[in-house]
Amino acid sequence: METKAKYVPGLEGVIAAETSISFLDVEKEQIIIQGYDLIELSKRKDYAEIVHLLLEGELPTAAEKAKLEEILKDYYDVPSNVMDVLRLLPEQTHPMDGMRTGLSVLAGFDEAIEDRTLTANKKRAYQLLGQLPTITVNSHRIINGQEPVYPLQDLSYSANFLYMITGEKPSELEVEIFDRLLLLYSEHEMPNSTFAARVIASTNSDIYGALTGAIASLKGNLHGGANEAVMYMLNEVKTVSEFEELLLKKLQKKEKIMGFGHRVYMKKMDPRALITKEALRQLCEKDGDYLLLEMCEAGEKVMEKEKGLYPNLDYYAAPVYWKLGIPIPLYTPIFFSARTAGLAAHVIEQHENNRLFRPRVNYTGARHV
Ligand SMILES: CC(=O)SCCNC(=O)CCNC(=O)[C@H](O)C(C)(C)COP(=O)(O)OP(=O)(O)OC[C@H]1O[C@@H](n2cnc3c(N)ncnc32)[C@H](O)[C@@H]1OP(=O)(O)O
Ligand SMILES: O=C([O-])CC(=O)C(=O)O
Repeated sequence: METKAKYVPGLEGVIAAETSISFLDVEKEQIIIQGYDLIELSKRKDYAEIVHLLLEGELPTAAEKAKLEEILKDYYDVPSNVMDVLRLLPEQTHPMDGMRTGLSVLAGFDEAIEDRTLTANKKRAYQLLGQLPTITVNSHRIINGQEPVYPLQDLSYSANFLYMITGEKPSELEVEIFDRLLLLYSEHEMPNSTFAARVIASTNSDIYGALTGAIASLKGNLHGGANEAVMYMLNEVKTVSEFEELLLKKLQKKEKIMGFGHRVYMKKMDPRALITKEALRQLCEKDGDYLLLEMCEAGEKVMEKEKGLYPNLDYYAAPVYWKLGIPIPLYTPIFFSARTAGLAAHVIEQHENNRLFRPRVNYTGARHV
């Protein structure tokens, strides 16, 4: 009789890779990105600098940062075929599916697609980062019958992204907050989507396929899809007490409350959520309307008392997006766009030091032979 190896459902705590990209140090409450704490970085650096850190392994000098911003702008153009394909999708298509389709189309335009060298992979990573805001925004617009929008070269990366979403030139505070969200979403060790991307890359498949798989993973509401679900839940009610009642009712029905809990930070608040909560406060101060903050804070108390659970990044990110005037179906696509920096770094690392992922199973079926 064969002895069965220990099976851990959901691979909780299982080490799936060795990486120098990032690590969640739960005890020290630090999200280590290439040696730096993401939360500290969020206070003094911007998204472009984190992109450089993730893909080049170090923070950029001022000149390197300026060059990176130029490179991203040089890659803004998206083949018109991508827009043509998006036009074929039925109107009920979720933008995450539009984006998955759009990104996958790009593979066909890469004339060196079989080149897995570091230089070729990095070039693709920057190209995808340049193109993704346009694909993200238009996956929502085109499917909704609107004309596509294109980037404005005279704005910064984040300002342009937000401008394309809302159609209005954003204020300095709005850009700063949106950029901080991109930074916080940029990388997070080994979530399901990163694992999915690395598994795909480990067959020597290309970055387009790996990232397309990661979009599918990120769409689910146990992962990236939670930010949209949080906003729909907040919009179900109009007052703080109605929100408290809604949460209690859901808990009674054994429903999961979106935006709470985390595989790694189960008994602590996600450190990123503290930053997004602060961003929400800043936006409330600006428009004088504190209702969403008060609702979310009341929800936090209910969940701590009833379940001992704490907010993850998506809980406060959702109302921040709302206050920035971003349509709800774009919340998860924006998460993916931001995460492209981290995902690309992981795909490159996998290609640079690859061994095929191929685990085994404990068979529980019948045996007739
Ligand atoms: C940026 C991100 O992607 S962060 C994740 C975003 N996802 C969400 O917010 C979805 C809601 N949260 C969840 O579903 C979970 O907390 C996850 C998926 C994030 C983590 O899941 P796991 O580590 O597998 O924990 P699991 O689902 O087994 O939960 C453990 C216990 O806590 C409970 N629990 C966990 N999260 C929640 C929640 N949000 N609401 C209510 N109960 C919860 C479970 O019901 C379970 O209770 P039980 O032992 O009595 O059955
Ligand atoms: O780490 C995870 O499992 C999910 C998460 O918070 C992220 O991807 O940012």
